[in-house]
Amino acid sequence: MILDEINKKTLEDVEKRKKDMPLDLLGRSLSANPFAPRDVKPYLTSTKEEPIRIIAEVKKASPSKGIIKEDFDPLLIAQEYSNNGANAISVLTEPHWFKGDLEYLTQIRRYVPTPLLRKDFILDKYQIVEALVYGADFILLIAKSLSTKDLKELYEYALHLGLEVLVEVHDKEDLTKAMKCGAHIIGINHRNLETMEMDMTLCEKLIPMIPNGKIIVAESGVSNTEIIKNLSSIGADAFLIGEHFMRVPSIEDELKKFKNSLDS
Ligand SMILES: O=P(O)(O)OC[C@@H](O)[C@@H](O)c1c[nH]c2ccccc12
Repeated sequence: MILDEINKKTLEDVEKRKKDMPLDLLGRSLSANPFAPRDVKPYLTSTKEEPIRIIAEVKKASPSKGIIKEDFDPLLIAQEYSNNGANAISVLTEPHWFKGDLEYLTQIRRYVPTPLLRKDFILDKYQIVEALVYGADFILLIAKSLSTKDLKELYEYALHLGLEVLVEVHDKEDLTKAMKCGAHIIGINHRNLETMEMDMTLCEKLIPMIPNGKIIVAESGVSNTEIIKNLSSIGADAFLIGEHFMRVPSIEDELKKFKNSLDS
């Protein structure tokens, strides 16, 4: 299964990086850390004035599609997102399947004011410290990849460092784990990361089970204003959109259209 494969490779890579740069050394660079994480909750919460919140993703490739964007300039893409109303930016940092890089986070953080998500397969505290050092404001934790105990531990560690967490779920069991760890920002991923299959009806099933007051992010396969309108009407606050923005001729036009989905 692909998720197991990615997780295994991710842990091997983390062990290598720990040898090159032990946690205490990595942590030491924090005292000079110019990147204080920002509270992303207000950016992602739907309001009357700004009901549709968009997390726009910087992603060169994916396991299901291969290379998505050939002429990939992460900073330019992030600037375009930021200039056209993205509420947060998701930066893929996984190098093998998604062709991401941790350095992209720092590059973008230097020049772009929008809050940043480190999008990776986070399984170890070391990666959370990296997220902070390289300039993320929040991280992704995938419920499917972690036991309830590990999810809670990593979640609390991130919060302790000042990073918010987007806890990603794909079924009821994942959601139970997310609730047990007290997650405040819940991502419902339409894509099953074990089979890569899409289920665009997942929000209809899962949102009614989520207590009020949580921030709900609809993830993957969001490609038109009809989907956004529909998911917004059933309670989604924010939309995590990658591939579609990577392929459109004008990010500016598309992002503006999506932000104004409820106007038409
Ligand atoms: O490109 P899409 O279909 O718009 O999807 C974006 C995002 O949801 C997707 O990249 C994603 C969701 N969860 C993940 C976990 C790991 C890697 C990637 C992801």
